[in-house]
Amino acid sequence: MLLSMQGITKRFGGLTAVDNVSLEVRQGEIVGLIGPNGAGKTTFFNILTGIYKPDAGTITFEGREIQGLRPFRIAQCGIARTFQNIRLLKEETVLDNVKVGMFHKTDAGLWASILGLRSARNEERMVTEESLRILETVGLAGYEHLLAGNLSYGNQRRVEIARALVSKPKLLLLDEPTAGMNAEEVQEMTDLIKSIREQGTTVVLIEHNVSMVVGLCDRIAVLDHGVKIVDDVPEVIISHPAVIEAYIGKEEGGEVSSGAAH
Ligand SMILES: Nc1ncnc2c1ncn2[C@@H]1O[C@H](COP(=O)(O)OP(=O)(O)OP(=O)(O)O)[C@@H](O)[C@H]1O
Repeated sequence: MLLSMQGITKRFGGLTAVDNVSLEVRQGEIVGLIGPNGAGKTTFFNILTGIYKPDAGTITFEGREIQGLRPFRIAQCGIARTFQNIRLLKEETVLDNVKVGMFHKTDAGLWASILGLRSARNEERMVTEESLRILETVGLAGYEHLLAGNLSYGNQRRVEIARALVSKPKLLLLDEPTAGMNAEEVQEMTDLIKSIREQGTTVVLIEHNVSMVVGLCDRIAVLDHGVKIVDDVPEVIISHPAVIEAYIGKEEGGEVSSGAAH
């Protein structure tokens, strides 16, 4: 098991945002995390990446307990993420935005780079080369010198993913990668996530677009009011009564098969 989260709980005052949730992810899987607004999905990611400390529970990544470590330590373990709201340096180039993703990996050090030492220059060149290679894999070859803020929404998301990938993570966490995208961009993002997995990176994604996750994921976990109500293959998820209830409400029936359900 690549990742094992057991009994994760997080409270904000009187609100239990994540309530005793467990999730296991195997190497090479694409796992979806879905659920209505406020279900606790982003909080769950924030616990996994060290932004919040869980009130209870353990997180084991590659056999090592990592709960409570600081975010940069968790990144060093090989867990990278993107955010629900795109976080790019919009006045910087695409290339520089991607290079930022390598900072916790480089070790020539601040003083070396200030003094212009050769080790720092070599490292800088390696980081640039690797960033260009990753930009090519996410479909942004030739965009490296444009300002990130001038790119289309879909391409800005690709830059974010490139920034996460440049550190060669073992696990990539994507928080609503298709938010605000049209159907064509959603398809392109789906293809990109598949290619990322093919290159050996395990993926967990939060999504509201149910048809997209059903088509993409090996397994889907559904959160509702902080509780995991089911965790299974997509075919089971779309016809599961608790999922239908969480998404559509008690009165209506039918399958959860349409896109962008909230
Ligand atoms: N820092 C915080 N302080 C207080 N409450 C919080 C905090 N972060 C999240 N919450 C609350 O925890 C609950 C879960 O929020 P979270 O953002 O994890 O849900 P979500 O499933 O990601 O929702 P969405 O799909 O709308 O992004 C919500 O009720 C939210 O208001």
